[in-house]
Amino acid sequence: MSRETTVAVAYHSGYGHTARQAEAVRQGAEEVAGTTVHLIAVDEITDEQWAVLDAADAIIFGSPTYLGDVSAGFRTFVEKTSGRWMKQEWKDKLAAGFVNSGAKSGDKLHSLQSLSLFAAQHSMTWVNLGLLPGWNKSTASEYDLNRLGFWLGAAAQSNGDQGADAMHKSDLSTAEHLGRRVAEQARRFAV
Ligand SMILES: Cc1cc2nc3c(=O)[nH]c(=O)nc-3n(C[C@H](O)[C@H](O)[C@H](O)COP(=O)(O)O)c2cc1C
Repeated sequence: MSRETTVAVAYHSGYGHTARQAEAVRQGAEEVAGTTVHLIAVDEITDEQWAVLDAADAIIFGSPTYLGDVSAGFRTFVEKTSGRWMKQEWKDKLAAGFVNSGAKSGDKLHSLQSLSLFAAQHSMTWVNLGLLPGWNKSTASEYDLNRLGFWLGAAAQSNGDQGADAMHKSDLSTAEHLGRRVAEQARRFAV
């Protein structure tokens, strides 16, 4: 029997959409037996939560896309990790990412790339989404998993005139999938 593993979901959300997506990631990760999951809003992070990140087997980063990149709230958190970066304290932890935007594309691939670069700078091991694209055939549906067709991480699109309660079912299921996948990978890596 391998030990209990810990997955942290570290996200920023200005208006609640990415927070709901983070909750779906958490739900997916919690489905994997032997996993403890922590949800951390990085703009309100406490010393105890920094300790949770330091001890985690995997950290799943999440951000909305603001002006084509991660939000300033997420970026502030990134810069606060520089002491840990200097000592490479998060080296070899698993990492993954999820992003949200108003437009179907909205340039959110760039936000995901920022998240994966951030993880690379910390020498973390990136876990991709592990899904083929959905909604890309004449017989396909917008309710397919991974309807937005990402590989690097999980993506969501939130209508600008609607709140988080109206988020698309496919995007939430895709977020759950990412949480589950990272938790499963953490179990495989646990020694
Ligand atoms: C300052 C700002 C900049 C934004 N820039 C983009 C953008 O570049 N592309 C896009 O598709 N949506 C953009 N949006 C829309 C947000 O990405 C979208 O509303 C997202 O769901 C917000 O997530 P949140 O509620 O977690 O903050 C922007 C929103 C704000 C407030």
